[in-house]
Order: sequence, then structure tokens, then C-alpha cells
Amino acid sequence: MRVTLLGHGRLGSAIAEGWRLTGAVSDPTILTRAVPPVCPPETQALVVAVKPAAWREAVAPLLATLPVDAVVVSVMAGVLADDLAAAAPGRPVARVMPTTAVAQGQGVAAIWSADEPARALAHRLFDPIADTVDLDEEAMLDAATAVAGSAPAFFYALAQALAAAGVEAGLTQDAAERLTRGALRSAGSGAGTDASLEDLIARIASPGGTTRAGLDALVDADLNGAGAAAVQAAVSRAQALARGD
Ligand SMILES: NC(=O)C1=CN([C@@H]2O[C@H](COP(=O)(O)OP(=O)(O)OC[C@H]3O[C@@H](n4cnc5c(N)ncnc54)[C@H](OP(=O)(O)O)[C@@H]3O)[C@@H](O)[C@H]2O)C=CC1
Ligand SMILES: O=C(O)[C@@H]1CCC=N1
Repeated sequence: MRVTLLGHGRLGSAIAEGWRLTGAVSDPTILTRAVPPVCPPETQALVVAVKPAAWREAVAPLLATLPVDAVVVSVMAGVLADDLAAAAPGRPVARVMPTTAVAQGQGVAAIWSADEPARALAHRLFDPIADTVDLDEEAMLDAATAVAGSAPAFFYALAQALAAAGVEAGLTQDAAERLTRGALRSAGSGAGTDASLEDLIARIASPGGTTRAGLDALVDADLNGAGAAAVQAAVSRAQALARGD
């Protein structure tokens, strides 16, 4: 497939790296500010990976060369398909919300499009580099952004809090950080299996043991409230971005 990738920052470069690693897309045209804004005439998909505040200015100069049958695939949080379609008239639009682990071919990506061929094209681009999850409604992308796109940072923040508490409990900073990062990797390897999250927890939490004590303390400290607050705040921010705030 002939792909033009607009934006080569944290996510754009991760997507390009995943395509290179898996061979899913060979030789994409990568548009940065440093190269002329021109789509090759054979472009079948324009993947837009710039910041929500920058996309209109970035897409506008491409319209002259973007084929009318190319699909616009946005990985941007809070940019509505109707707005993309209005900016690139006639082109079908798909929206994808990936994580940066696409760089290793191990991301997760929510996919939505009102147009079935565009959805299928988005799958061709992201199935090789992510576990793809189809969404029925565009509005669900905001929740997917919270629990997927943003969530790795939430897990890192929890790991940071645990490491800080480990230092309080007597570990050196270096030991606390290495041990906590290793624990995060261990959690990630469990998450890569078919086991349910409930089972993964049960495998570690011996009855009457340290893990159960810590889990109970997390719930007492309103773990569920903290998770809900993070998701609601991220969803609200995506909705605000969609309004142009
Ligand atoms: N980072 C993540 O984990 C995730 C990000 N996203 C989405 O991905 C999008 C990009 O985010 P992220 O990669 O973090 O942001 P970055 O700022 O890292 O990357 C954006 C890139 O777009 C470039 N850019 C801006 N304007 C133009 C232009 N006119 N032509 C070509 N390139 C341009 C920027 O260049 P310059 O630096 O010169 O301005 C920059 O390299 C966002 O919309 C975000 O919502 C979605 C899921 C996860
Ligand atoms: O923080 C952001 O807005 C983007 C979207 C999901 C992850 N990063």
C-alpha cells in the first residue's frame, strides 16, 4: 500500500518504525515541516499524526496533491471525522487511536470509521503493528483514548508513585526504580497472555499475603475513584479538543 505519513513526532515515528519492523508498509512518504507538503500521486492513505491544534494548517497544503480516492486516517485525539472530511472533501475518513508500542509491533489500537472500505484500510495499516479493537461509534474513541492512548502514562505514573513509596520504605532511588520498572515489565508480560485481569491478580495475591494487603489498601485509598477521575478527565479533554478549545 502507498502511504503518506504526515507528522513524524512521538507517535508518527513509532508508527513508521512499526511498519518498518513488520514490513507492513514499505517506504512510506514521510512529511515533516522540513520537506515540501506534497503527496505522491499514488497515495492510497494519508495518515495524519500531528497535534490536534496543528492539523488544519498541516493538511491544507496537501489537498492539491492528495488523490480524491485516498483515505484520510487520523490518529489524533479529539479531531472529529466530520471536520476531517470537510477539510479533505470527498476523501473517506477513518480514525485510529493507537499506543506508541506500535513501534515494536505490540501496540493496541481502537479503530472507527463510518465507511467500511476506509475501516478495512485502517485495519491493513494497524493490524500488523497492534491489537486492533473495532468501535461502533465515533464518540467511543474518546474513552479509547483514555484507556489506551493515554493509559500507558497512567501506568507509569502509578509505577512512579510505587517507586517513591519504596524509597520511603528504605530502598535507594536506583533500587526502587529498577525494581518497579521490572514489576511493570512483569505486569506487561502477563497482560500479553489470554488470562483475565482478575486471574492475573489472583495468581499473585496469595490469600492472607502481602499483595492482598496492598490491594485492599489501594481500594481503601480510592483506586477506583482515581481510575475514574483519570478517564473522565481525558475524555473531557478530548471533547474540548474537538470543540477547538
Ligand atoms: N504520543 C502518544 O502516545 C499518542 C499521540 N496521539 C496523537 O498523535 C498526534 C501526534 O502526537 P505526538 O506524536 O505525541 O506529537 P509530536 O508533537 O511528538 O509530533 C507531532 C509532529 O507533527 C509535526 N508537524 C506539525 N506540523 C506539521 C506540518 N505542517 N507538517 C509536517 N509535520 C508537522 C511536528 O513537527 P514540529 O516538532 O516541527 O512541530 C511533530 O514532529 C496527536 O494528535 C495525538 O493526539 C495518539 C495516541 C498516542
Ligand atoms: O496526550 C495526548 O493528548 C495524546 C493522545 C493520547 C496519548 N497522547
